[in-house]
Amino acid sequence: MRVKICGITQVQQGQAIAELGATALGFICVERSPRYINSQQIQEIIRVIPTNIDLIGVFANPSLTKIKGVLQVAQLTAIQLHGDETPEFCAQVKQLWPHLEIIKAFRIKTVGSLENIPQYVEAIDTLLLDAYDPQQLGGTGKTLNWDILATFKPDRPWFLAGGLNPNNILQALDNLAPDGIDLSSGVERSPGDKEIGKVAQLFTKLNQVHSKNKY
Ligand SMILES: O=C(O)c1ccccc1NCC(=O)[C@H](O)[C@H](O)COP(=O)(O)O
Repeated sequence: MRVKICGITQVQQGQAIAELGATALGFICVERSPRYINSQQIQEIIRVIPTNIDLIGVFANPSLTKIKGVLQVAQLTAIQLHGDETPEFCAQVKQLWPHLEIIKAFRIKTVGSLENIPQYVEAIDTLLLDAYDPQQLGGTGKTLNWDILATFKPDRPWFLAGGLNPNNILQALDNLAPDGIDLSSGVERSPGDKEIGKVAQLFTKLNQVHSKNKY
């Protein structure tokens, strides 16, 4: 299972989190987020990360020029679109950067929030399901209603996000079988400052599932 730790802002924390077992690191390219870092800062972190780790730039309603500017400096392997991007916009991004993984995030409020997803699957590689918040786009620490996802079987691999932490991760994986999990505020001291002890606790929990052959 893929494990993405999002909102990395510091070189040493990125390195430590990759060593603990994260398969993907996320970098917030959304300027109004407290976890925002610029493309030079992202590249400083990427420089010391092993090449088998996925490096995901998180954008919300970006222009193509904005994405291009970041990609010119930071060697990302994936683009996460976390705003209200249309399927057509996602397809444009995929066409321009076919070698990158395109992840489309959906903020799930009700079962109706899942209805739009089929329109996107042709244009993207991976889905990410996050909690809805009226004020913030992501990194909210809110858990989405997992019952809504009980019968969710999309045509693309998917990440479960939203309020996951070392205390609730096993319950989440008992209820659902995502292809990956994504955590941010559940493993940090304050926005953008990851708590390595909490990340270690997360992997201890995940290894318990692994030893029962469930992950
Ligand atoms: O994390 C942010 O600050 C953020 C800001 C704007 C758009 C997206 C953002 N985060 C996206 C993520 O992928 C987070 O990991 C995801 O929302 C889960 O966060 P959390 O509930 O804190 O685990």
